[in-house]
Amino acid sequence: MPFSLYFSPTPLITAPSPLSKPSFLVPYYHTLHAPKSPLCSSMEHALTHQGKQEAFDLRPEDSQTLPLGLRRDAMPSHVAVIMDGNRRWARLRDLPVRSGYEAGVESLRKIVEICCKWGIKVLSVFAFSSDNWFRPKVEVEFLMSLFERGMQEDTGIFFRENIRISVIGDLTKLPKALQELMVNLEEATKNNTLFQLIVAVSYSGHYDVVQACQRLALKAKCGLIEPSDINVSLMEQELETNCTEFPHPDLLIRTSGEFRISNFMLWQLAYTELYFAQSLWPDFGEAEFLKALLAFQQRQRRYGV
Ligand SMILES: CC(C)=CCC/C(C)=C/CC/C(C)=C/COP(=O)(O)OP(=O)(O)O
Repeated sequence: MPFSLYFSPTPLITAPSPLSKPSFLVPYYHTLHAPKSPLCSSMEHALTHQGKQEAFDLRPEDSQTLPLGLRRDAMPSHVAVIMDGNRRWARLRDLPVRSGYEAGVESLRKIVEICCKWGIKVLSVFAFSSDNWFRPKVEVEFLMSLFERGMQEDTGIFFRENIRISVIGDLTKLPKALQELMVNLEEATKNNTLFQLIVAVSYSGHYDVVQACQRLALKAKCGLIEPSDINVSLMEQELETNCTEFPHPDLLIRTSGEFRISNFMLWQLAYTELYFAQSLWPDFGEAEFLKALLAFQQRQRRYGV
């Protein structure tokens, strides 16, 4: 499997916190968010010295060639995905639930590889919702371990393929080691430019809008803005998707035949084209993705005009 790459990030803390909030907000900011952990610069060092293993199969000629019928000039910049149906996939095969999630990770890897080949700039995936905390403890723990493993195993790929990783959501609820791994990975890959993978963990659209409002209220309280200054642009600066140049998904795909958006990126999806696939997420491969993109390219986007 080309993506398999083991990397054990032993944190060697050498740089100051990458927390980039204005200093005037720091006392308040810490009441809203866990402090970001320091950048592990040893990670960057280790990554630049492990270039021998195979990355995924991304050849220069692939990035020039698109499947028949798919137009480069109409490619969505940002695709969002609700990766639904992992447990059903496992149950249908009499497998334990964890096998469904593991198969889901493989599917995600394939889709990331395709995005890089076909020139999609950003992929956002709903990996764990705020409501998923209410799932059985053993399942939640398994998912946390899967995030940890996935991020560690693929760290080298992200570097070699110039992939930026961003994580959005209420990370304060995650195990400390996972928080640190995520923040370090975000920091270490922040200058990568080919493609950005946004992983939504402990995330919901409600959470995102509420945390943005809290930040704006804080700024108003500090006298930095007037309540009447608040507009769409100021809101968007505070949403967690401020981590990307393309905050509004052009296309949302939900797998498994459900027709809901389930509290994912509520603000950001305002003008997004929706596509619902019957396949369960672990079965969603290149052919299905192509179908979704071709359907997207048939749509006329009017933005209410
Ligand atoms: C490293 C990384 C980002 C990993 C992502 C792993 C992954 C595929 C997570 C999906 C989690 C999830 C709660 C999916 C919803 O479908 P469900 O499993 O609840 O399916 P069901 O609708 O059949 O119950």
